[in-house]
Formats: sequence, structure tokens, C-alpha cells
Amino acid sequence: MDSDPPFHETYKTLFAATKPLNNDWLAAVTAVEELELPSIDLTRLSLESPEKERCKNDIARAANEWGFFQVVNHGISRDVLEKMRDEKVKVFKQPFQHKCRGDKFMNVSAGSYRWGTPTATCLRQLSWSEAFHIPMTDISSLGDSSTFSSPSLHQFATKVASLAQKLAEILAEKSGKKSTFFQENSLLSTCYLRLNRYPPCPIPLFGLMPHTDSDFLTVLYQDQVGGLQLVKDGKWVAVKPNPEALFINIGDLFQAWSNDCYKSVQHCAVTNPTKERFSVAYFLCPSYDTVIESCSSNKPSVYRRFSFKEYRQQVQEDVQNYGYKIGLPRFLV
Ligand SMILES: C=C1C[C@]23C[C@@]1(O)CC[C@H]2[C@@]12CC[C@H](O)[C@@](C)(C(=O)O1)[C@H]2[C@@H]3C(=O)O
Ligand SMILES: O=C(O)CCC(=O)C(=O)O
Ligand SMILES: [Fe+2]
Repeated sequence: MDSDPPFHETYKTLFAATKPLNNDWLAAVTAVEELELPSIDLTRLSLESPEKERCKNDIARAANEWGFFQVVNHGISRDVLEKMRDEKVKVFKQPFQHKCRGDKFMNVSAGSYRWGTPTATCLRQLSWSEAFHIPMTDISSLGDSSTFSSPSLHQFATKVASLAQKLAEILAEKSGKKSTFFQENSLLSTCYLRLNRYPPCPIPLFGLMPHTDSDFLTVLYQDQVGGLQLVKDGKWVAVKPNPEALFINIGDLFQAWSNDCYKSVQHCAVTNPTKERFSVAYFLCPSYDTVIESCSSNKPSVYRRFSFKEYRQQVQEDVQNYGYKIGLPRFLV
């Protein structure tokens, strides 16, 4: 199909050079066990205390023990989710050449369309997916010429942003940090949506390489196909999909800011041999000059002070030099 990126053609030398698949890699791309993530019903937040406090405690516990959880009754209606999905399918269906020259044809920021892994030197470094990174400031409800000026995408983005803010405030409060921090330091232009599409792939590969997110907190909406995996107690596990739920994960900045109280865990997406898969992630990020101070009352700072700008630059530099992100270990005291 001419909307698919030319994966086979571009990476044919990597396919030709592939040795028998290595066991570690196989364990990651064909996970052993499927788990249901802790599920939190957010209607409990509108009840009186003590139920409301219990719900907040459950959120904090899941962020501490898993770094990943699902929320149901999250306030984003099925209608909003379905319309956003239809919009996403439409965007990815455009001819590949149009998606590549996105900034001209689609009037979105240059470089917002990504596919594959340009730096991959072997198949295990390849991400079999295409994605749009859309800064929140490029999403508008107005009928201007941007591809992302669609009421359904705007409606989803606004709702998901306010949910992320609410959850971040609860997590801050429960770890003894200032809960207004996010209101004071979040910036629409640094927060973004990432629309992911994973085309079917004939052999098991990463749809998205193992990584931790470089933000405060991510809200992920995925379809029923499945493919999200994460590390739990040192083992890769597959996440049971639930199209009714939104999946929340802690990012590196929250792990550092909470002084390791909340965990930013490695996760990845794996491909499916016959089905295409879609997901959309909202990344809650601060302004670039926000300083992350790693401190808590119970132990010395694990990380040195750093700004979000410094963190982003270091991640980009490492990805360029080594082909992968090193992340928080770079910032240990
Ligand atoms: C090659 C890479 C780019 C990436 C870090 C990684 O090593 C693997 C995944 C990529 C990803 C995906 C989610 C986020 O968009 C991102 C910022 C992150 O934290 O991991 C990107 C990284 C990136 O684009 O720099
Ligand atoms: O598609 C998924 O399930 C994971 C997406 C993801 O991790 C990301 O976009 O950062
Ligand atoms: Fe991620």
C-alpha cells in the first residue's frame, strides 16, 4: 500500500544479515506472560473521603510499585476516543510521500513524522512503526490548514491534558511535593501527542524499541490488538489491552523529582504478524528551563539538579552517538 513506509526496501540489508534470533531478544519480543495492570476507577475521586483518599493512595502505590497502571471511568467518553481514532487512521492513510513532506503538505512542524530507525545497524535496533509527534500548540479546533486542526483530536487532547495534570497533582501530593508545581511549570508547547501506527510485520520485531519516557507522566490510549510490554520485577511482561481504559506511566522527570519514589519503567511495543495496531500517547512535559530537584524527606538526593533542557539535550546526544538513550543514570549524584 502506498501509505506504508518502505520498511522492506529500506532495511533489506538488515533482513539479509539477520542471524538466528538471539534468546534475550526473543524473550522481549515474544513475552512470556500477559498481565492485567492495576486498574483504578477514577469515579472514586469524586466521592467523599475516606474513599477519595484511598483512591489517591492506590494511584501512588501503583506508580511506586509498577510505574504503570490503567484508569477506567476516566471522563473521556467512548465517542471522543472513537472519533480521535478515526481521525488518526485517516492521517496515517495518506500517501507516504505526503507524510514525509508533512510540513509542506500538511502544515505541521517540520520533522513531526518519523518512521523506522535511521540509525539501526541490525534488526533488533529497528522500530517497526511510524509516528507523528504533535506539539499541543499545533492542535487546534479551528478549521485552519493544519492536518491536526480537527475538532476530535482537539477534544481528545484537551481532555487528556487535563487528566494528566490531575494525576500528576495527586502523585505530587502523595509524595510530599508541591502539587501546584505542574500548573506553574507546564507549557503547552513542550507537551505533545505522539500518534503511533505499527504495521503488521512478518517476523517478531520491536514496534518501538525498549525505552523510558523522558517526561513527567504519559497517558496512553491503545486499541484492542495488544503489543505493549514492560519490565516488572526484572522480567518483560505483556500488558493485557483494554480499550475502555487509559494507561498511565511515570516518566524519567517524575522519577527524579520524586527521588525514586515513583518508577519510570522500561517499556516497548512489539509487532503483530497480521494486524496493524494504533496507539496515542500524551506526554506531560515542563517548560525547558524548569529545574528538576530530586529530594524527599526520607533519603538523600539520588540525582543532581538538572533542567529539562539539559535532560533533552543529553538524551538526543546519546541517541545520536550510541543509537540508544541512557537517561537518568547520567544524572546520578
Ligand atoms: C532511539 C530512541 C529515540 C527515543 C529513545 C530511543 O532510544 C528509543 C525510543 C524513543 C522514544 C519514544 C518515546 C518518546 O517519544 C521519546 C522521547 C522517548 O523517551 O523514547 C523517544 C526517544 C527520542 O525520540 O529521543
Ligand atoms: O504503543 C505503545 O503501546 C507504546 C507507545 C510508547 O511507549 C510511546 O509512544 O512512548
Ligand atoms: Fe513510551
